[in-house]
Amino acid sequence: MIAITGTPGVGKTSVSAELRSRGYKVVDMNDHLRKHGLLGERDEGRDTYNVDMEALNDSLEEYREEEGFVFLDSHLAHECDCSRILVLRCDPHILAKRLEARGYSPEKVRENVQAEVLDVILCEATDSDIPVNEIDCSRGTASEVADIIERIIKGKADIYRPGNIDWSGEMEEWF
Ligand SMILES: Nc1ncnc2c1ncn2[C@@H]1O[C@H](COP(=O)(O)OP(=O)(O)O)[C@@H](O)[C@H]1O
Repeated sequence: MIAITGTPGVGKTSVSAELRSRGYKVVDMNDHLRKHGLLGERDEGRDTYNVDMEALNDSLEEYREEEGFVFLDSHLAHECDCSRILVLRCDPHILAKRLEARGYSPEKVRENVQAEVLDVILCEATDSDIPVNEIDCSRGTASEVADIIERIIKGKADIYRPGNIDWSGEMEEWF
């Protein structure tokens, strides 16, 4: 299983839809959590739910036995036992516009953009010993991001090693 993770708004859902259209199995984590009765109380800040990770990992066993690649779409995905973690990134200004368009309050936009500037999810993902790749989704289309993901799963992962994306220059604007 391969995790597709990243700050809300970076493009996980869009690239997951593109991967599905190419015939890949992509598990929508919220649907999976609902189906298995694993949705805990809502975490407004991260626009997600608190989840019992042990129970979640057990419930994902069915996908680990599947042939071929199975992707997990969610910013929780990097906390699941995966074989690879793909962290999608987005330029803070572009991310802010996307989250505003989604109707997030200014505080929630700022909170999520700050997490992106601080590499929060990348740091969480690289905490484990699971291979991590980082993809800048700021300007490419979802199809171009899916092309990159296909290159990574076909063995060209080195080009997208973590650490090449740095938004620290935006620190002043968002903190
Ligand atoms: N590669 C992209 N290029 C332009 N806009 C994008 C791209 N990926 C996503 N978007 C737009 O950004 C917003 C957030 O994308 P979404 O896939 O829902 O992000 P996430 O699932 O990470 O929260 C949506 O309005 C979507 O249309």
